[in-house]
Amino acid sequence: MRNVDEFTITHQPIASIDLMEKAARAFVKCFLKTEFNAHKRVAIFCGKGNNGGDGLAIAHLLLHNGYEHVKVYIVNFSARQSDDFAINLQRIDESRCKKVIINHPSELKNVKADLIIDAILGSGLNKPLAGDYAELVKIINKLQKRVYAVDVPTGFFSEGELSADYNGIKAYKTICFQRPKINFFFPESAVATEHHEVVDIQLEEAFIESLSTDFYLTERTDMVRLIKNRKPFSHKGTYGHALLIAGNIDTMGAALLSAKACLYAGAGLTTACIPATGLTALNTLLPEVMALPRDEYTRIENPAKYKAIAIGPGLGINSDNEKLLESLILAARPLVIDADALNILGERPDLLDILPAGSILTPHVKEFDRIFGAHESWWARVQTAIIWARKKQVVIILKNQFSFVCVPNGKVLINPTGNPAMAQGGMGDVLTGILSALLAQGYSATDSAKIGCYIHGLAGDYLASERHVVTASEVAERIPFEMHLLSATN
Ligand SMILES: NC(=O)C1=CN([C@@H]2O[C@H](COP(=O)(O)OP(=O)(O)OC[C@H]3O[C@@H](n4cnc5c(N)ncnc54)[C@H](O)[C@@H]3O)[C@@H](O)[C@H]2O)[C@@H](O)CC1
Ligand SMILES: Nc1ncnc2c1ncn2[C@@H]1O[C@H](COP(=O)(O)OP(=O)(O)O)[C@@H](O)[C@H]1O
Repeated sequence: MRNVDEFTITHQPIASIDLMEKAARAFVKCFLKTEFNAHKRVAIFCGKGNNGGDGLAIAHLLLHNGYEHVKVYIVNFSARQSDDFAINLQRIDESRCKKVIINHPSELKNVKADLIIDAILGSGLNKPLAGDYAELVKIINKLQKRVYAVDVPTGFFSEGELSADYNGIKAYKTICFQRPKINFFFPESAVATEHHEVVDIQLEEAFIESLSTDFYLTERTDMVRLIKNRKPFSHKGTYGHALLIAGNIDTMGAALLSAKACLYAGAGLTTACIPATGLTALNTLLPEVMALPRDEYTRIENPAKYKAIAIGPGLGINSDNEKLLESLILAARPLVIDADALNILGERPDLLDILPAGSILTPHVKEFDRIFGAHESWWARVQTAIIWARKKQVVIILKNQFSFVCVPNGKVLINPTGNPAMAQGGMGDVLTGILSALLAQGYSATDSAKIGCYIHGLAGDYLASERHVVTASEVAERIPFEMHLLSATN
């Protein structure tokens, strides 16, 4: 981002101090959407770099917007200060804003504030917090006030491995500039910020896009570009035949959910390979789906007749299922591998080694660690997934609130849709069904994963806008509506 700042300042007719002002305006606009009670007392902690400079500009703007009690605390732990911080400090000195200088954490007493704005250190953080900074942050956290962080919570690294013992600011919300920080998408960030919102400060977009990165945020515009309309004169054969090998006596629901999602996401034909005990349920609930009773099979006859094959949801782990998975892998057919099929892979590294290229693996964190070994952090997991996706030319979807889609060319596509109302059993089975339907319709493994994760989360977001929890069945049923809305615009 610093390079982008410099580029913007050099190539746009804008001085760095004006860019800071823009950032402060964008912050305040976002802040005022939820904090509109101007009687609240606001304490703004400012370091002496540009993050602190933003804090000072924000103080100015809040006073201008009618906030009556704004006090800035200048964190004076370093002799160095940025030029723009100095300019904004002078403006504060010439204004009616109250100012306190803190030379040592022990000087911070009697903070009377309803809200805190953290502008101590931002993206310039270059080492973990220690000494006076760590002490001050501890005191601020103990105040237990609602904290809004400017760009990044003080002490939080925007990129790279996050330490398990975070000692930075614990923010309620971070309002960050132009792009989210990659680490906001990892569960470990929850301790640093409950929410984050990105505000546009009109940095050079073309330049940002030209910077090389391995991380890409999937966007709605990608969906509009990728999702194809149903063609005139098309028929069930046009949209492919998907086979789902799933379900067991006690987990037949997983097979039904996958099959339902496959149907609703548009496969031309769907066959569920399930134990015979599930046939009545399947025929009753999903009469459109064909059945292949699994009891007598340890291999699939003619796998080439299916355009997509998924294996795993509610499958159960036994030697027959292991043989079935092995035979499909040996047949070198790209597969969607989920749940118990992933657990079998965890026991059979020899099969992992010969995974068919073009397959999609959909592990949640525990399945991932069973296959690839225990990891200390999500950052480390993503690094492992990048290596394996490239090595085996497969797609690995590391599932979570923000799923990381690691694709064969080494890139990581971060999925922004989805929400905690979706945290309920069966949700992954639905994703597997969607992925199978997309592969059956001819989308590549990468596009299927990208589209599948996005519409799965989008359906969940639509449903969660009016309720506390959403069920996997409802997500499946919502999929065709989301696909219609996205494809109608292309
Ligand atoms: N495009 C952008 O991202 C923009 C960024 N701006 C602001 O500029 C900030 C970055 O400013 P700076 O680069 O001045 O950096 P910071 O203000 O984050 O940090 C300044 C100083 O802190 C020191 N420091 C780093 N880690 C430390 C530690 N653990 N203990 C003690 N000192 C430490 C650094 O050596 C540096 O001198 C952003 O976070 C944002 O708030 C905005 O003003 C304008 C646009
Ligand atoms: N908090 C959340 N926010 C967004 N998506 C979620 C959340 N919790 C779960 N999901 C999604 O639900 C799915 C859960 O998958 P998984 O754990 O395999 O479920 P199951 O095995 O019960 O079917 C994943 O796609 C995941 O991204």
